[in-house]
Amino acid sequence: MNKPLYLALDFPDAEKTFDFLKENELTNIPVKVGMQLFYREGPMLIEKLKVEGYSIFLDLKLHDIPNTVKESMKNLSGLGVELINVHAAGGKRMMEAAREGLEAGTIPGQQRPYLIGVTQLTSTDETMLHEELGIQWGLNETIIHYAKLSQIAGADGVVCSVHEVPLIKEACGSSFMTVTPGIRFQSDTTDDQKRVATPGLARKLGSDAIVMGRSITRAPHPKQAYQQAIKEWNHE
Ligand SMILES: O=c1ccn([C@@H]2O[C@H](COP(=O)(O)O)[C@@H](O)[C@H]2O)c(=O)[nH]1
Repeated sequence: MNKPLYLALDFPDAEKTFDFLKENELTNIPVKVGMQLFYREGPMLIEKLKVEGYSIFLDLKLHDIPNTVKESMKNLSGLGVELINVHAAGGKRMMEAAREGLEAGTIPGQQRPYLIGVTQLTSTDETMLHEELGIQWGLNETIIHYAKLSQIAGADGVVCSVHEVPLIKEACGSSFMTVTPGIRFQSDTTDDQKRVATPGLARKLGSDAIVMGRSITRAPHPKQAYQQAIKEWNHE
């Protein structure tokens, strides 16, 4: 089976989102709903996407005290999304609570959403890590630490950049999922992303899923860009 490419639906509202998907005939594909769209449209949008056959990565990156995360995950779990995430920086107990909430909220007979810990955002580089976040470890060391912590806490995988995938697989095992945003075509601008890679490199380095937004949604021909990404990711 092909590994998923989650198309990041970073649009202002549901109308613009569905217009884009329909105009470009992007049906029954994996999509990622993030804060921008979810905060505007809420759970109804998830229901609507599911009815239309999309599988969903709900990218809300929860980060709060354990009890709040647990109770929030109970509510989100019932939405029936495929993946959901938290910031690993929230700590072991918070991630354990996230998993407990997901298990408690899963509707009997439905698959529990996979829990994914965000190691370090792909917009973070080594300088920012040291100078702004005050973390003195190297970037790779920090990311491996957060990946191991996520695994110990019961997460099913992590968000990281493509470049850290081999290290995480070595540290956490090949079945621990790596979900990688920061994906760009060779000729693209990187925008606010710092740790970027092409879909082809993601495949070579063993990512389990990639996330792609602006390189497709802002392309002159989004459908062609999507097909090109799928080709590089799965078949090149
Ligand atoms: O570390 C992270 C975690 C999440 N994201 C999200 O992925 C997409 C990427 O969009 P592009 O337009 O392809 O840059 C976006 O929704 C982010 O919120 C990430 O980029 N990095």
